[in-house]
Amino acid sequence: MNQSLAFAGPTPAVLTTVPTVPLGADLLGPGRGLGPTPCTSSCECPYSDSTFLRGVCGPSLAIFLGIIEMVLRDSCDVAEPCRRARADAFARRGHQAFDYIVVGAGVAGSVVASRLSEDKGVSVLLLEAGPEEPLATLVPAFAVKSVGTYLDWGFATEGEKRACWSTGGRCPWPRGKMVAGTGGMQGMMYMRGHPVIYDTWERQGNPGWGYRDVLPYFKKAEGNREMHLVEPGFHSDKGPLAVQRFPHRPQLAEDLVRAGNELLGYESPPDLNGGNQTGFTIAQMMVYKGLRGSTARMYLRPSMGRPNLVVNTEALVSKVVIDAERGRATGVEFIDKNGVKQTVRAKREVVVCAGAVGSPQLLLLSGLGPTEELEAVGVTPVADLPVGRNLHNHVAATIHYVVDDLAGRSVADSESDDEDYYERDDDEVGPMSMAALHRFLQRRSGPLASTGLTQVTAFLASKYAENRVPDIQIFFDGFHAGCQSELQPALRCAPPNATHSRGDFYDVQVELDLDAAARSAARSTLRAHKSDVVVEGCPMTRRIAARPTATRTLSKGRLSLRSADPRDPPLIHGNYFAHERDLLVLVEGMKAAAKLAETKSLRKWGFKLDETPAKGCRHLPFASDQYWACVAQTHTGPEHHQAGSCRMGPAGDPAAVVDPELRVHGVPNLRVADASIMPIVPNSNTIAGIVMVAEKASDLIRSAWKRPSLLGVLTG
Ligand SMILES: Cc1cc2nc3c(=O)[nH]c(=O)nc-3n(C[C@H](O)[C@H](O)[C@H](O)COP(=O)(O)OP(=O)(O)OC[C@H]3O[C@@H](n4cnc5c(N)ncnc54)[C@H](O)[C@@H]3O)c2cc1C
Repeated sequence: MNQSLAFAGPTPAVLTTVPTVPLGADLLGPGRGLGPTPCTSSCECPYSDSTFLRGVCGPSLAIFLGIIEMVLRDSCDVAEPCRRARADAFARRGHQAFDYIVVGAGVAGSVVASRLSEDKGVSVLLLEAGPEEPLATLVPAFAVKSVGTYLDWGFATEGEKRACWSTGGRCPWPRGKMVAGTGGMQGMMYMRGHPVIYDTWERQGNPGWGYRDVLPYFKKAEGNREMHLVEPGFHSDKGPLAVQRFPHRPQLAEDLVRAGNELLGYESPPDLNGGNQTGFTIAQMMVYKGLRGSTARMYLRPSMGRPNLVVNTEALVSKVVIDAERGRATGVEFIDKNGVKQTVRAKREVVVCAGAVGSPQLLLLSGLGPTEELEAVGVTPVADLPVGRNLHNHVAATIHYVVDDLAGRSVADSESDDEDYYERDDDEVGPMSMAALHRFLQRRSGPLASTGLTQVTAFLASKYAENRVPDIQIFFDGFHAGCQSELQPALRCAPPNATHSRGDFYDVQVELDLDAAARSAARSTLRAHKSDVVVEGCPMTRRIAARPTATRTLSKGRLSLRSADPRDPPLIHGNYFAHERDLLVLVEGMKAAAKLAETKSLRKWGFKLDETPAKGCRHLPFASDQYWACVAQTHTGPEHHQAGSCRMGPAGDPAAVVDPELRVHGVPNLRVADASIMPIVPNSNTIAGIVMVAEKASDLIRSAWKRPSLLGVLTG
């Protein structure tokens, strides 16, 4: 026990235990457990994590973040090493043909591979370009910390004329390259979007995709742990995808929801995944036992013991092999982790789940796409299809506020009325502190078990919204585990003579048994991150943000090949604000978010718009429509809800790539199942909808192979 950071028993006010931990690559020895769950025999499996966290905040936090990675790696219940995929799984298996090959172990692919392998009589190969889901991605507070690391494909749009001016017309599009996919680097919010979206899919020639048809698939996936909070009839507690609120939130989160209710005249927030999608709420998240509940963790890993499922990582699929004469896919080619090209045969189907960027890129590399475009880069065309053409996304902009940190907290604490909630913020504990780590390890709670204000969201209908269907979603940022402090002494406060840290955290909490030099280095690096430092005599202000987002965008982008090399990123044109209405809606969203500063509920926080003019827009009157439009176009939030690039539609629809059973038109045993098939992106976060697509796709595939009349067609 004294060799580990296993904190059993009551939490001391501060960590005074002095665990003996040598600093180095192996901070903890193998098999040492954490928290209440003892190590199981799963720790016997060799496992090496893909680390990234220690590098994301620079040297000042490297030791703290490195400790977290090391501690997690040796926590068996977090790591689950015996249920993890390997890069050599395919070679070890030694056979070259599978009934199904699924490309991409992201949000959708993890679901599809898991569901298809439920049938013991079929074999399934899942190929993923990235490594296994790294452990630090499971900690909610580090939800998006892998963005910009080697776990991110690092795509960017180019040639934006009306957006991302501050970055030269290039908008970053982070996408996850790991098991879990972008699902391993996202904010975990569970939102489905308005029923009207799915009814529109159906009206556009896709029978079986109306809301009444897809609701059973949302429910099949959902394992809601808080059924008492949601509207009857819309939810289920039986599915694999755990859905619940984080076990921790900052007090300001509740006040933001109150402020929203005040603006809208609501008594309490509705279930935004139920009948009324308008309002502010603390969202339910995809989280399980305090850790990210990615589809890789909730679907794939529980299936890893199946002998008929092989998951091969670090395998970049370079082509779907199509027998043009027989008009069917016969397998795929992939480049393994050693750079060796391999071919594997699909006896039944290839299912492409490589995401809104990866799926169209792979289809294009396989000769499926606009003929002229393919010929221009030297790819032999197989079928002329509008691949990459309906690419679209939400678009956002950020507005900042300042709040009086301590004043708001003390009032909010005495007024909190949500009995339901497990644990409210404790103003002594910042997320980047040993106290927070301690609480997380011991109880899977505290600020590391949440994303701060990011768990608050709102849906609003602007004056442009058709039938009052919300066209704006607002996200919030603040109280999160940032690399830099959000706190600063209030303006006009006299320069301080003295500082101390609240609870003297950094002095007493780095009590690891390091040698003197290492301890001193650890202390000074932790102290350098001053998120909890109070400046004597100065009120502290905190900068937080809202990100209003236009969600029913009309602008369409385009994706094409840069070259025939599968390692080259594709050419992406987001084409933001090509349709003027998207900008008008976004400006309405920014104005609505600005109104929060006028509410009674936030007055106690001294909640004010930060009136520092945005760079590039200083020439415009602050808070005018022109000013907000300038902010949106200069500092565009390109959002992460890409969809539509392999659009679903009936035969004869010139915009369609796949049919309503998700088969590529003209290639019946090749399907696409992910965000790219969506004719219109949901007006919300996308994962719930993508999981629904993956669940339905799995059912479509399984039932197709049960229909004897189709077997002949599909097997050729
Ligand atoms: C910062 C951020 C925050 C977000 N927050 C939320 C949120 O809170 N809630 C929400 O619902 N959504 C959120 N999203 C959006 C959501 O994560 C994506 O919409 C979703 O993950 C897309 O799922 P997918 O299955 O279509 O693709 P992905 O999850 O991206 O999966 C595609 C997989 O295919 C692999 N792949 C691609 N090409 C190949 C190839 N050629 N060979 C082998 N493998 C390949 C990729 O490596 C990846 O693993 C967020 C996204 C980001 C970036």
